[in-house]
Amino acid sequence: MIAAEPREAWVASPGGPLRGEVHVPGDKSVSHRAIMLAAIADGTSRIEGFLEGEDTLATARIFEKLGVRIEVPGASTRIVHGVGLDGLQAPTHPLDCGNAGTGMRLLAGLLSGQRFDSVLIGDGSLSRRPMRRVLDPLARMGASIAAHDGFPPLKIAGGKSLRGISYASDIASAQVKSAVLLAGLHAKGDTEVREPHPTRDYTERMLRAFGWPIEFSPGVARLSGGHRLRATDVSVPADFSSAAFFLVAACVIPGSDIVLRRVGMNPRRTGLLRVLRAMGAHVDIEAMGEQGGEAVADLHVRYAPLHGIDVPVDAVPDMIDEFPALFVAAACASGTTRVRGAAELRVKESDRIATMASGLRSLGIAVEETEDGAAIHGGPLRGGHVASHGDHRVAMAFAIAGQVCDGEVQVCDTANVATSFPAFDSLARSTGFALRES
Ligand SMILES: O=C(O)C1=C[C@@H](OP(=O)(O)O)[C@@H](O)[C@H](O)C1
Ligand SMILES: C=C(OP(=O)(O)O)C(=O)O
Repeated sequence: MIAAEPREAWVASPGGPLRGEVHVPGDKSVSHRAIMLAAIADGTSRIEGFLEGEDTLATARIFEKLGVRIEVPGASTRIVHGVGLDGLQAPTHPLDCGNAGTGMRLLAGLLSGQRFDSVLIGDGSLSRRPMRRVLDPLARMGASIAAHDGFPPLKIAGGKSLRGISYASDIASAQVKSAVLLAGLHAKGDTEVREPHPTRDYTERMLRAFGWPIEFSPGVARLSGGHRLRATDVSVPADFSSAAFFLVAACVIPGSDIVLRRVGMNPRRTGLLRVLRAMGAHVDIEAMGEQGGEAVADLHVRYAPLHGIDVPVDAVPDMIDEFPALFVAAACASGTTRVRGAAELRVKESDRIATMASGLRSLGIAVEETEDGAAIHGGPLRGGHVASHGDHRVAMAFAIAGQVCDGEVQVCDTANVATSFPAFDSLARSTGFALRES
């Protein structure tokens, strides 16, 4: 395993233009799910392109604690010796999900139908994230999970017989949908999830790849209990959400011209591309293809002046992790960019509306916050200090802002970048960012 380098603070200074080819690491959502399904499948699965980030390493460690043997033949590769649907062993200690909302919420579903008790814990940030959204539907299925006022730790009582439900979620959340579907594997009868807006469908697609019968279309998924998962090999595409930082950086740093190679293009992930193009970005989608059942493409990005827009509300779930980067694009655009319908940003690793608004204000940008979004008035950026509040995506977004400021930007509290993108800073430097540790 690759240990995360401690990176506590950065100094970003005027840099670029960005040039060359960029290969970003594997998709975080797909990596979590690949470990989980391979662990409870019959047989041995090989995962290529696994994200060596702290979030997904935490998930892999949890399955080791549940008795699953996972070999690491090389970086980004895992060989998972599945134990079958009922083969997990009772853990002797609490299971630490680290910083990962995805890990904790999906595991809540997966573990609620086991015969043993388990406890899910997380770091300070994860301990402040709301879990009622998964606890409520899981309780309706017969699960017994205790939490403090809806927050972690989650104490899951084993030995419950779950029953399938038809659940209409009022939040567009792939984590909620996936928790219910994963509980549905151990439930009697049919489990159905309906969403107010379609979200990423990796759980559904991967269940099918592992041989579990499932019906799904955008916004609805249905399966029944009583089947088994068959081991299969998984090739994880590059993470669009990691590519997004280079995408935005090349759009806003004059003279930039880069190619992002073989990026995952699942349409439930690429809302930012749609929005940046509407803002005037110059992005060509080249060599569209497929990797491990997912669409992938090369993104050729050239600098172009951007203008503000009203971000369509229906694009929000398709770019939910890209708002920190979008806020920086909006700061660099002429005019005003308005974001609405994005209240979910307030319950991520940080309150991303508040952290981005206050960071941009300290760089001289006018931002008005609303409950579910913001109006960002583009303008010249000046150097200054920003706090990422331990949020990986906020830290990377301000590394971009620093490239186009008139002075240095100090970004504090950057260690959490290792949760999703461990080598971000060295890759960024190799394409032309001016970014150093402080
Ligand atoms: O299912 C997933 O892998 C994820 C779903 C999204 O969260 P929500 O389900 O809370 O929208 C996203 O923000 C997160 O980074 C990954
Ligand atoms: C919100 C995120 O992840 P998670 O919910 O898994 O912590 C993210 O990576 O931006």
